[in-house]
Amino acid sequence: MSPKSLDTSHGLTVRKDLKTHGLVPPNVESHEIQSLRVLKALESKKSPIEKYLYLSHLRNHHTHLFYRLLSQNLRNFTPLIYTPVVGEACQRWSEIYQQAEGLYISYSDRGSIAAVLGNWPERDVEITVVTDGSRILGLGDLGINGMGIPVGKLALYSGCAGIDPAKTLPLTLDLGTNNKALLADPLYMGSRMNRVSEEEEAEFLDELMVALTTVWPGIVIQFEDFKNPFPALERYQPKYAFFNDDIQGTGAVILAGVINALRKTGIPIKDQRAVFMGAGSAGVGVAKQIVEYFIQAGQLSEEDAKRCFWFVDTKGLITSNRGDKLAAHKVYFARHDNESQQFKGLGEVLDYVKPTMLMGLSTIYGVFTPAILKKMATFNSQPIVFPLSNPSNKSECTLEEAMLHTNCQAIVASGSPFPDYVSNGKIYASNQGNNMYVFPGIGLAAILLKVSTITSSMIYASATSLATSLTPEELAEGRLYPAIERIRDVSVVVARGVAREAQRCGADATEMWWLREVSDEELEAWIRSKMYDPFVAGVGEVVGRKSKL
Ligand SMILES: NC(=O)c1ccc[n+]([C@@H]2O[C@H](COP(=O)([O-])OP(=O)(O)OC[C@H]3O[C@@H](n4cnc5c(N)ncnc54)[C@H](O)[C@@H]3O)[C@@H](O)[C@H]2O)c1
Ligand SMILES: O=C(O)C[C@H](O)C(=O)O
Ligand SMILES: [Mg+2]
Repeated sequence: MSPKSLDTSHGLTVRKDLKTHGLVPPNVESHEIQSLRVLKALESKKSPIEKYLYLSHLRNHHTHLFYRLLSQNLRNFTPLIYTPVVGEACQRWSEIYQQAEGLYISYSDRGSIAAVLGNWPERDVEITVVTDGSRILGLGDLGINGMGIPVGKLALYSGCAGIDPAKTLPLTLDLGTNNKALLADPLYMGSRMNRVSEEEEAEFLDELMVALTTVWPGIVIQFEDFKNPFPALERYQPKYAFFNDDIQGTGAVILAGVINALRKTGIPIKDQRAVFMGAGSAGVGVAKQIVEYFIQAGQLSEEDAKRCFWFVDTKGLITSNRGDKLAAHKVYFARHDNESQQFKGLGEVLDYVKPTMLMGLSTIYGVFTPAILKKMATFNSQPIVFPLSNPSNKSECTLEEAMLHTNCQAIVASGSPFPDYVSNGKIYASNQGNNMYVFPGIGLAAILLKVSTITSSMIYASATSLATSLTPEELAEGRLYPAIERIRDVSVVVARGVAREAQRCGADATEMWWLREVSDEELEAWIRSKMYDPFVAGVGEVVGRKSKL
């Protein structure tokens, strides 16, 4: 018997139908009573990982109840089901494993990937999040332990944008791992081999993409936490409803925060100077979105927009003649103008550039030292400082440190959540620039409009839509992002913006041409009507609709 049919909210009719009468304790329970029990149980768990496991169990066994509670407790639940706790869950995935979740496909499955996909019990899949576990948050190669990421991101899709949980597929590719500790760990549940080569992985991914779209035509595919995600984005973006969240989602969500931060400082776009610590998928993705904004909103040429950026990686300032062979994705932003000065440290780069904004996507905890933060405060009355590495213990600095060392002048957004900072009775709101503000809306629009591709202009539209989604009160409080409690509404705004751009550029399905004619309000209402609502799904069960679970 499926545990899902043992829900205590089922009325007598449903219990008789499902032959669970007598198997479930007699009382038919309201959502409130069920919630009370869950919240009490959650409180009794001592460690974050115990809370994570309890919530995972709840999601798998009482799906609607989990999503009802998530929607009512977003601020408290998201750190438990996503960053930072998901980071620890991934590091310990093989040790804490309790139940099957998601689908694993191994390198040895090549040639028959479609057959493995066929084992997935749900027939109708609309969206998948895929990882190869090679760069999980800022935690490095975690092999198949990375499954926590697709599971967590898809829970956010359902919780934040009403994607039916039954139509989501968390997918982890078991292509080996170069993590020696995992290879030596008897509990590690992935293939005990080194990672396959880039060429072998590329061939495997080609088969995967064909298999996914053959088994579920039109499926939306999000790649997540790949060590080098650029080649796959280039290869699959034009052909499939595909996007990479670390490059594109991050780019969009941080651009939205930057738009609102620039509104606060009032410094014109042409005078912006941005230093990026970390030149990986996220750093380059963010800078490219901001370049687009500088071109469109600041009327800069691409060359002038690009010149507003300086990147620092492990070898120092990225310049075109540094002497090492730059990875392809770094070439675009390599500086040409200061080739004689090969700065090594972040401090030297700051002294030279005197930036208006400092972005951290380096995975290095504490690299925004008090001295670095103080420098930012001497260059600017309102320095923009975004420590974005995840989880919290990889963040370049905390909100508290940023405020403490800039005399509370910094405008801050972080990747993982930090508590609000209070000084002299004044509250400085914590801004979490997390991708969950955009990817659920992008996915929702892509599913509903059955898009053929997800264009870069659709990603850009998600950023500008998010930037405009703040209420006047939120703007007055100095926030860069909307309150997380409103995330379902925000996802609708983002989805509408993405949908409008899909319609403009012709990526939407032609048979829904009438949607192009409706007003924005009507489009939003239509989007809303298509969203999974755990309260409606739950009520259906209580009043006697046979549970499809
Ligand atoms: N919205 C968000 O909050 C968000 C979204 C995506 C990624 N991230 C975070 O951003 C971080 C980076 O992700 P990524 O995909 O770009 O990873 P990546 O591995 O592609 O890039 C990391 C970059 O940091 C650089 N780096 C590493 N050590 C350094 C050092 N000591 N000094 C200077 N540079 C150093 C590397 O050279 C590389 O360029 C991760 O922690 C990830 O969790 C946050
Ligand atoms: O913002 C997120 O969702 C996390 C991000 O994708 C990351 O890799 O850190
Ligand atoms: Mg990621």
